[in-house]
Amino acid sequence: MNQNLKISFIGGGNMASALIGGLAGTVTDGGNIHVVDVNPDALQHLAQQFGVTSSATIDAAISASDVVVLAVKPQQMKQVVDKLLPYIHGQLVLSIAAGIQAIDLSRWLNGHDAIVRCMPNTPALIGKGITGMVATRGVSEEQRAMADLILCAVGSTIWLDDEALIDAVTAISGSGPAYVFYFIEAMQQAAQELGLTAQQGNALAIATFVGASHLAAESADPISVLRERVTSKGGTTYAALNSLEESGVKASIIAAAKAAAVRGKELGAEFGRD
Ligand SMILES: NC(=O)C1=CN([C@@H]2O[C@H](COP(=O)(O)OP(=O)(O)OC[C@H]3O[C@@H](n4cnc5c(N)ncnc54)[C@H](O)[C@@H]3O)[C@@H](O)[C@H]2O)C=CC1
Ligand SMILES: O=C(O)[C@@H]1CCC=N1
Repeated sequence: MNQNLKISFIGGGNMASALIGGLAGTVTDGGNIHVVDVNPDALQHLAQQFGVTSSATIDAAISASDVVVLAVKPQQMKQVVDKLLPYIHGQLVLSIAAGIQAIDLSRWLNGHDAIVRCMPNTPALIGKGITGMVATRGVSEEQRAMADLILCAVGSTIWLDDEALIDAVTAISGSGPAYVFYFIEAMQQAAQELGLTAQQGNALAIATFVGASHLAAESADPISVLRERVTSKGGTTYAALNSLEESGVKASIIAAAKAAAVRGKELGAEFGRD
């Protein structure tokens, strides 16, 4: 644990809470984490659970931080960063917001160029997140290592060279947990329509996802080979996969991910201007 690493969060909602849960007491002491949020309930919860300090408005605690994490919605980013400006000198600014580009954050911060953009995901809550990250030119090696340390506290990281690919990461792993939950919900509904109880359907659907995901992660074989091993010719899986193909499910999933990437770009254009 780096006893001295001081981290501020602007926004203490879902993702910030997940990150703070991984950081407090492991990467740094909870007392070294400061959270700014307009919602007093969010602050109270974080203070009680992790011992963070907090304030309802951006204040001098930000100046004393090594890292400032921007964890508000893209829609709020401009007004938040405007208020942040007087408190930013050399700190690393780490944004987790979808869409908002580093060039816009830098412009709002008078040319500040120590910015890391990242896209985490909600499995971070249980230490199993994955985060895509990209650094601007002004990020020092030490700051890059700090950013990696912060996101590694809640899972694994992938560094990108091209910021434009953050929209692709958002489409696959940032939004991805929702696609998985959607599929699990469909499996639960199918289980009930086939006569199983809700509890039985829940257990079967989730264990199947967990088991298949672990198998996919641990196997040296391509995913297509794992799929083929389940699929006996003329058998039950064959019937199911034929139905999925006929309904265009794979094409729909690809289209859905592309829609998320497009929305990321739109958010950047809509809320990143001036
Ligand atoms: N939820 C997710 O799965 C992921 C979210 N993100 C990004 O993380 C960011 C935050 O998302 P969530 O945590 O899901 O949202 P959230 O709504 O749970 O948290 C946002 C927090 O910001 C606070 N806030 C609003 N205006 C503020 C202001 N002016 N000053 C200080 N605090 C303010 C709100 O009270 C709220 O607690 C977004 O930009 C999103 O794109 C990134 C990856 C995954
Ligand atoms: O839906 C969103 O905009 C955010 C970004 C990735 C996951 N949630």
